[in-house]
Amino acid sequence: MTEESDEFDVVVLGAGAVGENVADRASRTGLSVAVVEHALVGGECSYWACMPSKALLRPGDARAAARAVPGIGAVGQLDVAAVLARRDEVAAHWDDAGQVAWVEGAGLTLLRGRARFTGPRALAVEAADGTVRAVTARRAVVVATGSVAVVPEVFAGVRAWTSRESTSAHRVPARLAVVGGGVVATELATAFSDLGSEVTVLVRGDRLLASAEPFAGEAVARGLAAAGVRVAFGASVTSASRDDDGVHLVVEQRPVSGQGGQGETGVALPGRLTVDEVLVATGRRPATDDLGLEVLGLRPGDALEVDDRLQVQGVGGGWLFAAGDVTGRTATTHQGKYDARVVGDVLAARFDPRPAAEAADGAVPHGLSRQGEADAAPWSRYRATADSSAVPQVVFTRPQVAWVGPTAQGARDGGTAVEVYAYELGDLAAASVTAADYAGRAQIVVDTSRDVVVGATFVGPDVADMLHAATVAVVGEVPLSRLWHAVPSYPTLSEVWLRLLEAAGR
Ligand SMILES: Cc1cc2nc3c(=O)[nH]c(=O)nc-3n(C[C@H](O)[C@H](O)[C@H](O)COP(=O)(O)OP(=O)(O)OC[C@H]3O[C@@H](n4cnc5c(N)ncnc54)[C@H](O)[C@@H]3O)c2cc1C
Ligand SMILES: NC(=O)c1ccc[n+]([C@@H]2O[C@H](COP(=O)([O-])OP(=O)(O)OC[C@H]3O[C@@H](n4cnc5c(N)ncnc54)[C@H](O)[C@@H]3O)[C@@H](O)[C@H]2O)c1
Repeated sequence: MTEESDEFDVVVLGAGAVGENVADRASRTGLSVAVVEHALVGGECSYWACMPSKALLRPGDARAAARAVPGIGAVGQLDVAAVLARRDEVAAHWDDAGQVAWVEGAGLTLLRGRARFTGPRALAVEAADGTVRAVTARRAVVVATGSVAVVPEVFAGVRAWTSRESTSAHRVPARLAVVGGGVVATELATAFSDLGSEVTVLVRGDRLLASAEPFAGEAVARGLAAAGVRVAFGASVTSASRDDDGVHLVVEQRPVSGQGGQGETGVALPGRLTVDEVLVATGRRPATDDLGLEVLGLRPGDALEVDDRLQVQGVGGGWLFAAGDVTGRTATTHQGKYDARVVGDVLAARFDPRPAAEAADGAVPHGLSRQGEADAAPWSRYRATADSSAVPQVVFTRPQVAWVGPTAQGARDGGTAVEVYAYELGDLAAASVTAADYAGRAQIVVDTSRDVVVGATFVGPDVADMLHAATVAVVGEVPLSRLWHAVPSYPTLSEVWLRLLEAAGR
């Protein structure tokens, strides 16, 4: 039963990192903005994804770094209880009071409840107590409802862990199976191995991190093997059951062509495996099942396909937008927030509620301009141009993997003629002072017709922070002849840029 009704200029569905950013940006010219959230304000990243997973990984990283430097005395075991307690703090004890205060401080209206479309620009928001509130958006609705873990049918009856249960776990299973070979699988296998679990990773394919350069997955496979993690390639779970002894998995393993280090590091499994928990890390799907999308002529469960303004395709009237994981276009917080800034600026400029004279160029907050939005071209603040050419990703495994832009093969498949230049990070002066046996690799993919870097990959300890220089080079389309004048400091790992440019003939 509808008890209340409300109208706002803009309504944002989902108060994850992306929804929060959309709402904040959209409100900058004075539009009234409501954010609807049925769980915790802050979303997946704050409580069950980026933040707690990185809190679980950091102690092992620090320990490995200390162990790699001669002269530091014995480095002990992790204090598991303390690590979990620190993780709890990083996840704000799953209490969103701090983020609610931010939302309110930003002048946004928070509506607690689950939102569903009842028509164009019309929503029903159902609160936990069953109260339903009709909410209308005068100008636009932005869907930022994120994604949920995919759990294959075979695991339906065993109370399998997803990333949520593992990042919020309060005990460490003695034996853990991890299904999948992507980012979640490799990061959480690393974390639970650090915490003392005996970890077996079951990879259906023949490589880890299939969307990265092959040498990255090979290095991570070697790192996991060195940490005592068993990685089984070509391994599929055909049945799963749980009893008092744990979870019993029947695993079929086909021979896979040995891919360099991965072929050497992979293990053969007996057909059965018993573990205390199984973590299913087999990807995510957009959270659109229960949004009432059918009333808009869209199919529930599908990703919301958007253009570079983040406007949803297939719905007329120019009022429906989407950003973040729900679009299937981005799968990281940083790229989702980039899209959030774009759509927020589009809405703030396009629907600027102030009189036209006041809203003329130069007289508007933050340089937003109605005309600027109308005339926007690629690379303007109103177009998410980087999504198709310069998406950065860091995987916090040991070694870390960081890349931006396409792989060499991806660039070639896209029709770009490229040359590839690589350098072993261990040969840098900085490597010898960083650790006794520092090992890693950097590679750039150069578009030979334009003489610019279109992709870069870094693998090694602490390479995460090296990525942004590459992202700047890719986005800026800086010619190698000009990059040559960007002098990296000595002795830092960034000196790899000098070596890569030398390899490219400078
Ligand atoms: C284990 C793990 C680790 C990760 N680590 C990283 C990392 O280190 N760095 C990184 O950049 N990315 C990381 N990611 C990816 C990152 O978490 C996501 O890209 C990001 O959370 C997406 O943000 P979002 O706002 O689109 O969605 P979400 O964070 O999922 O937010 C969506 C919100 O919408 C709400 N909602 C859904 N439906 C409704 C409805 N009908 N009504 C009201 N509210 C609704 C949900 O409750 C949720 O709060 C990780 C992901 C996982 C799984
Ligand atoms: N550091 C980060 O930025 C970070 C960390 C974690 C997650 N994420 C994001 O979250 C997203 C989801 O991560 P993910 O690892 O769940 O997905 P993913 O798509 O990266 O990997 C899924 C893995 O599961 C395998 N798989 C798929 N279906 C399977 C099945 N039925 N049986 C066995 N294996 C199967 C795939 O082959 C792949 O190896 C990623 O796209 C990533 O961008 C980011």
